Amino acid sequence: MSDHHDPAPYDALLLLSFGGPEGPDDVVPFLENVTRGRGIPTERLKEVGQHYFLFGGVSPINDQNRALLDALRKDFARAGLDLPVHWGNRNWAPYLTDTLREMVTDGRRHIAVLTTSAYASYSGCRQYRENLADALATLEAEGLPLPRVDKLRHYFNHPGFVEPMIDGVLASLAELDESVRAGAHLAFTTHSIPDSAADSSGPVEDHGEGGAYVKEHLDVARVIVEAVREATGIAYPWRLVYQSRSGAPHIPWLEPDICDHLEELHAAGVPAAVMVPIGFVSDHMEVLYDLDTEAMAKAKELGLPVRRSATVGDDPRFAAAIRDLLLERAAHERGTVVERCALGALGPSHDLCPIGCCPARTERPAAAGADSPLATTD
Ligand SMILES: CC1=C(CCC(=O)O)c2cc3nc(cc4[nH]c(cc5[nH]c(cc1n2)c(C)c5CCC(=O)O)c(CCC(=O)O)c4C)C(CCC(=O)O)=C3C
Ligand SMILES: [Fe+2]
Repeated sequence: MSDHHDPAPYDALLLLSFGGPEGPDDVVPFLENVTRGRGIPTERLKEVGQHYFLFGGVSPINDQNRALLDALRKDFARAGLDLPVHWGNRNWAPYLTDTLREMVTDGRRHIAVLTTSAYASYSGCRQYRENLADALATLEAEGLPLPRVDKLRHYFNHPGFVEPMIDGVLASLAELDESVRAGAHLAFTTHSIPDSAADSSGPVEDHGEGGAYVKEHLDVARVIVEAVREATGIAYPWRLVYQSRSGAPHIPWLEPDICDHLEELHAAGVPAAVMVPIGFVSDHMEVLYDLDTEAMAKAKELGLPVRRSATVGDDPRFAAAIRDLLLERAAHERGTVVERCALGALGPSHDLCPIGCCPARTERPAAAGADSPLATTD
């Protein structure tokens, strides 16, 4: 980790997230926000609405972000880093535009942005950059001064993100009955996305064969498998599988689905499995419903012992990793050569998304990338 403690040129950190409903009345308007112009079938929307109603219409994601904000502020205070931390969302209050307006009115002019999405993909990266561009355009129309916004690099392979997940896998394995533990499989899961979105994820040179999205997940899975082997002496068999498929059925999305995978494991005589949701930063609805409810029901029906390992959430190591990413980028912006922490084979991700990275279906302005003029002006 970098031992610099100077956040300059940054004068604030913005935690940028997805947002979620906070009660039954919020569910439909939230889903309308999420799916505006995205072509999701009505049937799928009704089904996803039911997932939220099953939990009182409350998404866990907002409280998880509040907990992460708390962890960040504590971590910054402990490290002697005096930098305000703000929070804004794409799809629900506090909305990104409102937060950014507040920050600018408070005099913030050089903002580091951390998204709650660890990997490259349109949904996890460029769409947030488009949201930033939209918010900046609104502020500009209101006659407010425009801050510079820099998005911190993807952190899927940062030790502060991966190490808590390794502990989580070891804890889940320990919970399995000894009679099945050594024969268990690890099922690494992430959000399915359309094959076309996967293939075009990340910089152009990574396009094809699942793109950076799949490569990055495979790299994290390999790091975890190796760490678990070192800790237990067992090289657990594993596979990267998917969940939370949306969209029209005739459009190919990444497969296999976790539930089909559990069926296959069971049919092959595998005695147990641990689901490892490496694609998710906290236990949001996809984890609570698609894994803990739906996949667990499938496991029960099969009689297959299955555990779901913990996401990173507000682990202090994750908060420290975010501080590290911020100080690393700050030093780089000041022209200092810095060490960039990364586990696995891929190395640290880029600071600035190159042109053509995770393209949208319909091109729109995006901030904080090589294709954004605002990324390079003060
Ligand atoms: C890659 C990825 C992440 C991971 C990266 C990240 O973490 O950001 C993510 C996160 C999230 N997705 C979320 C919720 C939803 N995503 C939807 C729809 C979609 N997601 C997609 C992809 C992703 N999504 C895609 C390709 C679609 C199809 C429509 C489109 O192309 O845009 C829909 C519409 C209904 C449905 O079809 O499921 C909902 C309600 C929530 C909040 C959960 C909570 O409330 O706790 C979170 C964190
Ligand atoms: Fe999603």
